[in-house]
Amino acid sequence: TTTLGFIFEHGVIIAVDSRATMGSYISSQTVKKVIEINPYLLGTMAGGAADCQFWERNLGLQCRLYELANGKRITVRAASKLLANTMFSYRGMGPGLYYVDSDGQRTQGQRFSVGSGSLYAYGILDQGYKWDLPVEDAIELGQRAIYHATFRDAASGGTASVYHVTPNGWKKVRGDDVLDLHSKYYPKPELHPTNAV
Ligand SMILES: C#CCCCC(=O)N[C@@H](Cc1ccccc1)C(=O)N[C@@H](CC(C)C)B(O)O
Repeated sequence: TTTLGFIFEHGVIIAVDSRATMGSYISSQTVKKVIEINPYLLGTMAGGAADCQFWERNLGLQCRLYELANGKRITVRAASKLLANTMFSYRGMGPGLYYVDSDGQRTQGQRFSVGSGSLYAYGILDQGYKWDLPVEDAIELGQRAIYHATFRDAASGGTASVYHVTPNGWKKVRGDDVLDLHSKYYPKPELHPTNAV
């Protein structure tokens, strides 16, 4: 898996691939690794498929209960704390932009990438990131980072999906098969001078 998120002047970009593997077997190319918790909250998934899906759906339930109990939407910070508390309670067993790990460690940050392909995604993300990127360029950066990770990491692939989150909520802005992106992003083999005609 390769997932990423970064915060910039015009909001937050979230991008993921859609491949599930069992060893070298590709068990799915159509996994939704972004969970749409509510119109303003997204979570991404990497690691055990069942655990990710179960605990992020559980988080969605907790967020809905918060809204019913308090009559207002939960903040990203508070939602991340709910997930961190859940993870922490199992510690030692698995815009705000927060990274929550399976020990209940919670980190607020500007850019994260998680999953087996994250090292490749960081290469593109760190090289291309600027706080004041125009929205189109930021979307392109998210898509390109996922594409390159799916090219190098056998456990990432399928569809590269990109979401843009603003104070008015999230919007899915890209969903392309990474094979189509290959012809867009993979450097064209330069004609070697000796065989250029
Ligand atoms: C479909 C199906 C079966 C999925 C099995 C399954 O959880 N695969 C895992 C890899 C893994 C993890 C721990 C134990 C074994 C196998 C997987 O593909 N994780 C991807 C994200 C999830 C949300 C799809 B990614 O992190 O690579």
